[in-house]
Amino acid sequence: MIAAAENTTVRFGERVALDGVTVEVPAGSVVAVVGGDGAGKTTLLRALAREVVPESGTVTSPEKHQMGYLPAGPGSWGALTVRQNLDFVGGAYGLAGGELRSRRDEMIERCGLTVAADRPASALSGGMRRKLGTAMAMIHRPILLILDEPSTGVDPVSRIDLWRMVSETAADGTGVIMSTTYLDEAERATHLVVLDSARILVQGSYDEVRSSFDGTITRSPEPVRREWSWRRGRERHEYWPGPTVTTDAPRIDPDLEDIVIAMSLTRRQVPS
Ligand SMILES: Nc1ncnc2c1ncn2[C@@H]1O[C@H](COP(=O)(O)OP(=O)(O)OP(=O)(O)O)[C@@H](O)[C@H]1O
Repeated sequence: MIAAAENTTVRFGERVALDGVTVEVPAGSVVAVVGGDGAGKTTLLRALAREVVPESGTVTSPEKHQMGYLPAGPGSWGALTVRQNLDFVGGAYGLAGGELRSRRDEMIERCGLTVAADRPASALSGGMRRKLGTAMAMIHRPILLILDEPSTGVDPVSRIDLWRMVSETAADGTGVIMSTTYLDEAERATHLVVLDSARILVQGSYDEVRSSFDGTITRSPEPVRREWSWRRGRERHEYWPGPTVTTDAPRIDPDLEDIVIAMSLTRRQVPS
């Protein structure tokens, strides 16, 4: 195991940001953390990066120089160019000379920033800046890579490049944990962690998450019980937790987005 949080609770004053969360990051895997605003995703990643001290529980992660961390903020220095940002971080991790230059150029190419290599980071689009931050976090080949929303604002085509970078890094043996707001992207991860209001709603492979889900989801323009429904495209999907389904609307095979919303609704209607 490269990193783990065991029964970890983090509190900011009165607010519990993580409540008894247990997550493991094995070598060679990509763990995707999903959940709504304020669910605790950033706090979990910061705990693994040892940027916050838990109130209780155990966090195990490698030494700082063996970790790469893209934080929730910009993740790069606005006044430095793409090349200078990578040189600076690579240098701080002990890369130098030809090794630093070739690794820096490789990262620029892999994240599709060749045309922007001499632009200051402050002049990049939001998506380009996330890609630069991701490249900076992995330049020194860390054994644990922690990425806080690397793909937010990245266009759909570049997201594929970014995902390739991340999965190739995992294939080389790095343990990767990343948060994402794109559930279609999270479906590709080795392991999914769904957070809701500081707690784990469900975790496992996408297949495990799907098979642990019971109940029925239907689709129609007008749901029977609006409070159990959500918009998907032009229709609404509606969740039926029990055996009774009082509609003739067609049933659907739920994807991760449906499962996460249905489980969050259940938790809000039936507080544990
Ligand atoms: N430094 C802090 N001080 C006080 N409260 C905090 C701090 N950091 C996080 N919180 C609170 O802890 C909870 C979890 O926040 P966190 O940033 O981990 O959620 P998140 O899932 O990453 O959300 P988002 O996607 O909106 O960034 C929130 O209620 C947040 O307001």
